[in-house]
Amino acid sequence: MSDDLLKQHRDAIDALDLKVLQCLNERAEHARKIGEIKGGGVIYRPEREAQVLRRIKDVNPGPLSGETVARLFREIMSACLSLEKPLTIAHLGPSGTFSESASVKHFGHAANLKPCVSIDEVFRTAESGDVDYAVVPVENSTEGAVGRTLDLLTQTPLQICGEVVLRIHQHLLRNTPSLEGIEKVYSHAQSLGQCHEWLNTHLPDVERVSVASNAEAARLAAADARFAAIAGDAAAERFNLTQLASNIEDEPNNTTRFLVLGPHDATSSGKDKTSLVMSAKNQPGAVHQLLAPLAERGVSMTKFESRPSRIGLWEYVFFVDVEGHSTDAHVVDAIEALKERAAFVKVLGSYPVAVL
Ligand SMILES: C=C(O[C@@H]1C=C(C(=O)O)C=C[C@H]1O)C(=O)O
Repeated sequence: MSDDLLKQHRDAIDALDLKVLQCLNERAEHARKIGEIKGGGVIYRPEREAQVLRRIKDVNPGPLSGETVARLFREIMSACLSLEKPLTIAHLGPSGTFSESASVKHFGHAANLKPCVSIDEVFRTAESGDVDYAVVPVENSTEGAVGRTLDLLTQTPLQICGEVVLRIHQHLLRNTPSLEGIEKVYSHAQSLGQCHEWLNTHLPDVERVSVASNAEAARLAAADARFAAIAGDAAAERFNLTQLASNIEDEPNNTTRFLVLGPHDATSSGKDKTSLVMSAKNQPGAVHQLLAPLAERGVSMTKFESRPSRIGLWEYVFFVDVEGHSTDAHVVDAIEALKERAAFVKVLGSYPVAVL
């Protein structure tokens, strides 16, 4: 390419950057005005954010991919919203956990993060109003449900207002670039479970020790060359560790789903889910009877999970996700019918299906 041609394209980029800059600030000005109209009411509108991202993906002509433009607009909205009011998000810490990555994926880099020591603490912090929203893991495609989150959901006054789906890549991390002489591998129990086969093949005789978080495992490995950790990119970067082996999760589509909790749920975005928890009366065929109203009204179930109720021995509560919003006529109808049949029903919230 000649120097002339290069200069022409760079001049074009310089001119476009000025336009992009002007558009960004005009957009931010509108967001600030919207903030004034909201007048201290609810600032964050998950349904509107989902609609903005879906539209950008739909109308995107390329060559940038839909995923890429959605990620960029995620950050633009995050910056615009912070002019209305910066948000604070509680998540399972310390910094470097997948919960932190999920929080940033959903709220963008302009949000302030508040790492908490346990899932209980995340709920407590959000319930006390110390933060605006919370992000908690709820299920992993390899390891299944996160029981503590489900238990706390049944009692909390918080509502689910969003979901985040995060691909989970696990790495073997150490502060020295060799696989020799590892005495212990630290990680969170869920992550050890996700890499079970890899560990059996590559480090069969090394003791596996579960700790409170992957970030804690990385911290221990950073402090002592006898130890390795299994954790993700964020923890590797934060503790400056070498990746001795990358993407060691047994299941290639290893994915964790997180819920966003807050003082309100979301209004309808046009493509939503509703989460419910209920218990069946203790009699034969009760679960079948309980779920029949959904099928009869054409409400699709996207998740069904049972969990001991913790009240009576061998009694269970059921976590059910359905397609649609709790204000959609057929969902309203189905919930009414469920309330007649179930011993207990709680609507945990309606929220947009994850876009990113
Ligand atoms: C600007 C608004 O406030 C926030 C920022 C948004 C944006 O930048 O597009 C969208 C929804 C809200 O979370 C709005 O409600 O429209």
